[in-house]
Amino acid sequence: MRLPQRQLAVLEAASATDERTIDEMATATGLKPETVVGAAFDLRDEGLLSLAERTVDTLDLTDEGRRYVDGGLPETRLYRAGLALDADESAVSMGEVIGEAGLEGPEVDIALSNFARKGLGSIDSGELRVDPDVDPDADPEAAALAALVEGDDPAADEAVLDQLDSRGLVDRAESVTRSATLTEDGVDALMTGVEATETVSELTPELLASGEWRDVEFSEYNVEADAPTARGGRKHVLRRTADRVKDVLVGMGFQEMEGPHADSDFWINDCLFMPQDHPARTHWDRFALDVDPMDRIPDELIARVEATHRDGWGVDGDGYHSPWSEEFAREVALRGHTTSLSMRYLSGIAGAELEPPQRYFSVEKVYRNDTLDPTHLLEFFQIEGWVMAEDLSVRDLMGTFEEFYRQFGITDIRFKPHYNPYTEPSFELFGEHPETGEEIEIGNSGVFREEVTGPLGVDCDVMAWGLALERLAMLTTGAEDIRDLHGTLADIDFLRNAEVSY
Ligand SMILES: N[C@@H](Cc1ccccc1)C(=O)O
Repeated sequence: MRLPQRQLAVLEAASATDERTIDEMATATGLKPETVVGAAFDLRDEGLLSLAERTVDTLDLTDEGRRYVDGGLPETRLYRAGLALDADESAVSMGEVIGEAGLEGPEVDIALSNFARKGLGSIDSGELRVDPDVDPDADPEAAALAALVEGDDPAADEAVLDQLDSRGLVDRAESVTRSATLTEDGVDALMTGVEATETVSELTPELLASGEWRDVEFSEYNVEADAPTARGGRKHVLRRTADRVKDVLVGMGFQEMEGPHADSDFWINDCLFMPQDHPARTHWDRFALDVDPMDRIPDELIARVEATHRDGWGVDGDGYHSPWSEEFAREVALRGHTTSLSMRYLSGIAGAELEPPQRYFSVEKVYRNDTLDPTHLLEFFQIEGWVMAEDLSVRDLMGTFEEFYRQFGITDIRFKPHYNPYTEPSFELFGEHPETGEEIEIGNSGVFREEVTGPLGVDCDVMAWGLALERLAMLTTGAEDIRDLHGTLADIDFLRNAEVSY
């Protein structure tokens, strides 16, 4: 019998009585493990070897995990600092607790989100309270980390290990070990004597010129051989979703809007008939900027918006009858929605043509002082849009959404009546999460009131919306936590592997 050199070497390294692993045979033959695997597969196909496969889980602490074994988990440090400041008795300012805990940089986010996830207390309006009934020494994640550092079995639930893995505190890997034993045919072959054939893995000009190619044996491609995973760069899931959104909207006849992230309250709120004492306009919710007030706002527009806030628009209108401050309107903050762009475009100052019909959109970042949780980020992307035309109805709005979401394979959106100071009627949109089955809010919409369009000089209907890009991505990728998508806690494995399903 003749076998290629490397197969013969592997055959000779195998035993009929002991299982030999690929690594053992690689050491014995001096071949690379991947070469041994390839040869072993071929020998198995010839019936000379039998191969057994075993999958083993390995679990290693990452540097971050190791740090927490010594210093404590950030959320536990936050909890203990809270206790030290009597936050079990009454709420304490978050800044103070963070300072007491000595948390810095990304650890602050990590502490806050895990504090909330584990129910160690509550965070509301910038203040923190700790739950006195929690036992900070009984944390299963901390216990598993401590066991691992000692080299012990963490003896933890699968859910705890998954959590440590998604926090990047452990490296979890599955490795496959293959081992071989000689079959009876293999033993027979060795006893009767096997000769080596020369195999050639590359067809060279010399082989061709000499005609030797006729006599040599070519090694085969082994598509099952283990190979390292090659990771090239790839576009972020969210960017791919945003690009797709733009394509879809452009396909539906929309043009793109652009404008400032930091804008005056005038464009962000006043144009939208949002009363100046609306809760969303307090310092809790907005990120105010300490910069000069915005001066380039048309005077006539300011006058019309002010009059509308005071007395309403049109003969039957009614305003808020409360003081309106031009100074406040000119203050600059990070926009909490991109409806500020819609206001700029509808007013005509952005240079857009105002004759109906018009369709505009943007996919841009907005900023809100929300509490981080699985469906909320402090910075996220809104898909803003509006259509200006004569005689629009709610049916047009619903039809637009149905068509838009259908492009992403989402055909079961639901509508619920809602209230916005600037639209009437208004409704929110919901979609069903493909993994959890939960209904999640994916957008807010309505037809702008005359109090909004009137002062801007628009005298036909305008229907408009703000949809959440991250929530759309949650529906299309199945991500269950918005923080896996972007931000300091993003899940790198998810970002590497997520497919955008359309
Ligand atoms: N600005 C709203 C979305 C919206 C835009 C335009 C009209 C109606 C609703 C939000 O952020 O939730």
